[in-house]
Amino acid sequence: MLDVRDLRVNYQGGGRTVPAVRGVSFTLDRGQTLGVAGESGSGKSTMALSLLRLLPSSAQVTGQVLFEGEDLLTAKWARLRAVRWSAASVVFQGAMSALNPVRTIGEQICEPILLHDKVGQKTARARAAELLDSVGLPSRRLGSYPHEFSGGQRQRIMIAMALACRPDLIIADEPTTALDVMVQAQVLNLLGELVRESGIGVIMISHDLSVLSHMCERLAVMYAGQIAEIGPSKQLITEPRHPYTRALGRAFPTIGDPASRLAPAGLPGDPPTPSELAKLNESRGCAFEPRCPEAGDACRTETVELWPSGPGREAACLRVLEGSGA
Ligand SMILES: Nc1ncnc2c1ncn2[C@@H]1O[C@H](COP(=O)(O)OP(=O)(O)OP(=O)(O)O)[C@@H](O)[C@H]1O
Repeated sequence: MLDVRDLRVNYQGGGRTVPAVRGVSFTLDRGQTLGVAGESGSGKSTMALSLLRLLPSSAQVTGQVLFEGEDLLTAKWARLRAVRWSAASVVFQGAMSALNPVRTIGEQICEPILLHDKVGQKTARARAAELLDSVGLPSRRLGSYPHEFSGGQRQRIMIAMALACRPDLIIADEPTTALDVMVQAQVLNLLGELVRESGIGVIMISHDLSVLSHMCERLAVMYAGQIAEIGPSKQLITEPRHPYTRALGRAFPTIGDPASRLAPAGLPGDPPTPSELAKLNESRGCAFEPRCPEAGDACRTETVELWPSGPGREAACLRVLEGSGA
């Protein structure tokens, strides 16, 4: 369904260029769930939002995003608008800012249905009531405004909106970050159920590896705008091949402290700053080398790519390549 090839995103501004995504490729089949993990600033949101060209105009996107064979990066705006909502939709982080505060949620859920499914008000309203019910909220609340709901309820409404036009793909960017732990679990279980029932493909971004491994069959770990490792979630958690995935797996989040959510245990230093990212684009060697406990001389000079590291999995690490005997 989705074939992303050599995706690159540069933010331009203030006389400098920040390469936030530096050559990402992956595929996603219908009904598959892919989790994207990585520390803050690794390029997860930029990568995900670029798929539907939802980034600000300061972002320059290159590569190919083939959705059912059609490149969304070069598609006409009218075509892209048709794809958004009806074929692929997004659940953003922070539902309060994504929902319009002065319109009822009924109006907001109906909008994409009216626009894309070309049905009348009555049918759209009935579908909106059904959707609200499917996310565990009573349909009589269609006339309420966003501020009349709790954070968890608003996130459920966002999920209902994303499902409104029965898309083939949902991109969920930290769908539960702002919520407390209990509500997070409820919303994630709900999303998991809906996805299993409908066979929708999902790309889910999170700081939280345990959430991703629970929700997603496959996992991509990003570092400095690239995929460091990708493969079946369970295997990446139990037998990580890339030293960065290993460090992430040892990270223990402090509940309620978002900053601690992905502080990789035992790693010196910090992920690259925006200006360091720009330098990385011009240098050879592995981006993770300065922090890597296993790095050798070759890691500073050799070009690193994703190499097969087992059935259905790949890692961008020279050590893994050496270990495979290739
Ligand atoms: N609108 C923007 N303009 C300029 N630079 C940006 C913009 N948005 C993000 N960046 C930069 O791009 C890089 C990747 O950011 P991005 O938000 O995609 O990472 P992330 O992994 O999703 O982080 P987080 O988990 O904090 O959301 C960072 O260096 C960030 O500072």
